[in-house]
Amino acid sequence: MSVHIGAKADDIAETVLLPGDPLRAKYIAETFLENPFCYNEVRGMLGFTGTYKGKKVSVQGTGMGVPSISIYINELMQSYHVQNLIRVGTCGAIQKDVNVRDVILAMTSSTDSSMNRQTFNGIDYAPTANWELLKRAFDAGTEKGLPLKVGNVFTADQFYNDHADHEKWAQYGILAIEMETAALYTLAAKYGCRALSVLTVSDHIITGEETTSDERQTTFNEMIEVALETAVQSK
Ligand SMILES: O=P(O)(O)O[C@H]1O[C@H](CO)[C@@H](O)[C@H]1O
Ligand SMILES: O=c1cc[nH]c(=O)[nH]1
Repeated sequence: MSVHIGAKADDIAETVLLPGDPLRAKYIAETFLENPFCYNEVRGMLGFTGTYKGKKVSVQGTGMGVPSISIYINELMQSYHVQNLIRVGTCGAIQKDVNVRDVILAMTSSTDSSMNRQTFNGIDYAPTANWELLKRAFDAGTEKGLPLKVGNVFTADQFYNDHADHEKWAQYGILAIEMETAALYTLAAKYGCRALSVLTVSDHIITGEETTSDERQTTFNEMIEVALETAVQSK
């Protein structure tokens, strides 16, 4: 057990999917995993373990934002010795050629979070995806015929931010905004494990277009299948 995860040491797999929403964790476990069991209910941040195509896989809700996901990653690494962390999240697009329902593989993440400035004494650090996971996810998505986008996302500290300069971020190649990937990649580097964010575009910040709840379900399924196919091939 750790402070925020009430699981026994062997309850959690070496590969963990990480949705922000704990109810998405429940949905993934009940829809995609065989023989799932719930190992965590602390603070309602549900965690489940089951098998996918015979491989033990866990799925753990992280909550929203850098501080929340950082708690779960630190505890997964310190108390449960996880090897592969695969975020399955949503994001808001800011590029004209990135559309709602697209699936993004985050190669790297820029951020306005102060976490890395504190960690590296004000020096900028480039949080980066694990290449093997990125390659496997790209191959899995391409096989499914998905319109995958691969590139730089932005991990924002604020969901509602009147001062965000989305035009500038788009000019510099940022594909979409979300709230956790920079912390995921930085902490994965610290602990020497592999990490990848697979993101579904749930809305377009510039055009205001949104997915319906039915569309979200379908596109979430595509993202989850990409993540699970990546998980089964992981070491
Ligand atoms: O859908 P999830 O994984 O929660 O991800 C996105 O959605 C939340 C904001 O609504 C933030 O956590 C953001 O990163
Ligand atoms: O963080 C997020 C997630 C989805 N859409 C957004 O605009 N921001």
